[in-house]
Amino acid sequence: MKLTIIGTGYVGLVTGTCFAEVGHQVICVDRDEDKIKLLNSGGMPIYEPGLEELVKKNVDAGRLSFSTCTKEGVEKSDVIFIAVPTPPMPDGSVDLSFIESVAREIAGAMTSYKIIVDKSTVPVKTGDKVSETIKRYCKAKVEFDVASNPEFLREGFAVDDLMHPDRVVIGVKTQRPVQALKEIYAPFEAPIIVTDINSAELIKHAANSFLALKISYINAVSVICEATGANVQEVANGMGMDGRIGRRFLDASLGFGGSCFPKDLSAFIKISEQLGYDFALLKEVQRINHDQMNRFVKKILDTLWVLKDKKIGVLGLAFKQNTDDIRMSPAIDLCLHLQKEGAKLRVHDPKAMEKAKAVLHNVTYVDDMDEVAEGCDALVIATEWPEFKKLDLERVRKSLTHPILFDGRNLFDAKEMESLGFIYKSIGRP
Ligand SMILES: NC(=O)c1ccc[n+]([C@@H]2O[C@H](COP(=O)([O-])OP(=O)(O)OC[C@H]3O[C@@H](n4cnc5c(N)ncnc54)[C@H](O)[C@@H]3O)[C@@H](O)[C@H]2O)c1
Ligand SMILES: O=c1ccn([C@@H]2O[C@H](COP(=O)(O)OP(=O)(O)O[C@H]3O[C@H](CO)[C@@H](O)[C@H](O)[C@H]3O)[C@@H](O)[C@H]2O)c(=O)[nH]1
Repeated sequence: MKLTIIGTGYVGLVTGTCFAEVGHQVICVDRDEDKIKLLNSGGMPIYEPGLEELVKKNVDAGRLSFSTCTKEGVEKSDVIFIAVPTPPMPDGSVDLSFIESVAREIAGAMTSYKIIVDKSTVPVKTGDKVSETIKRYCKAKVEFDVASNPEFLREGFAVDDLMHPDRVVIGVKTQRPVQALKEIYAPFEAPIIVTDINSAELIKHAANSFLALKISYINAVSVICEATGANVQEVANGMGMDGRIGRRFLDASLGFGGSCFPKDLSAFIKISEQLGYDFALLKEVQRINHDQMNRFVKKILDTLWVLKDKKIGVLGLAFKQNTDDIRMSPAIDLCLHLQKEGAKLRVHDPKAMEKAKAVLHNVTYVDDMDEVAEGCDALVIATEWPEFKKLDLERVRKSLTHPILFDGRNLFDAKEMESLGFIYKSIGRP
């Protein structure tokens, strides 16, 4: 089918590429001219494993192209996906101005029947607003359908998640667009559930909030583990073997971050409030997450006492493994806390250093992870990059002025670290 994606970011670019990979004809539109120029010249605006090869393959095959022109995208395709940002406002509600302006642009360009599909994460009832907007601004008065198709990809695993989704959710008002949407997704061989639009929009916020809740739950359990000498990983393993609970998203950490969980939690709390429900459970999820970071900083302060003029090495700047994304990164947040206490930082991330340079100043960026600890009073692990497990620990211990390692991601085995001569402090483990 002929498909257009408006918004060529993490979601739009990966979705468009995977649609092309299964045989659809795809145009990815973005208003950022530099981004489209870069993509048209074979460059990559983001790091996502496997994406670069897939983009090249589909561009070469003539199935994937890039444009800055929404009108062209609307004219040439039957189905238009919206994948623009839905950032948080200062009060936690969602800024829907990007969605509204794309809806107007689409309406202005429509001359025949189109299906407009919202893939951005939006508050419940946004589909109704998109419909009203298109109706109001469409001069040609052609027929159209609006659908909701939330995206569940994880950054760092986006290609794999898109090619092999757990489920595809399609929210519709009438049956008319269902066949076409099912056809688009048929090659992915995933279960498809068709709901009304409000339910589809709610599935996304409810799912993300539940995953964040799972992390805050295990982080709260980690506090009890620390108070009793129990091991949070063993507790998570024992809990996770119950099929009703599951082991995933039970890794205690210095807290969750990223461009989705924090904003989607705030949005869901805000929408609930507007609908007359105080979602206190989710407020607690936020509070636990905030406290988890403070507790980790306190752990560092309790050990090193005064941080002023102390040198600390930090491994990891991205908000999680396998990505260069630093939006709402707990690792960056940690660095800012440590800087505020007067620490001098040496930092490294396998992919996120370029993006970090825009927000994290007065630190030494180190290219080799094994050199970060050089002359430092302590080393901190802030992101769960698997490569950090391959650190040259002997060299790290010798290059630290004191062999202290704070592991905010429980990457190492405590007993092993102690036998290697480290003073090792992690999350929720003796
Ligand atoms: N990043 C994720 O892992 C993820 C996963 C699932 C859902 N989502 C949701 O998907 C949406 C997009 O997120 P993202 O991370 O891809 O954002 P992003 O910032 O990476 O990309 C959005 C793109 O939209 C472009 N854009 C904005 N207004 C435009 C317009 N009027 N016309 C054309 N292009 C326009 C921007 O230039 C940008 O390139 C958000 O609602 C987000 O919550 C994100
Ligand atoms: O057990 C865990 C799992 C994750 N995290 C942290 O939680 C955050 C989010 O991780 P993850 O969910 O893997 O990354 P995202 O790419 O933000 O993906 C989430 O947000 C997307 C945007 O809505 C959704 O599409 C995905 O389904 C949802 O997992 C990161 O800081 C992780 O380090 C933990 O601390 N412990």
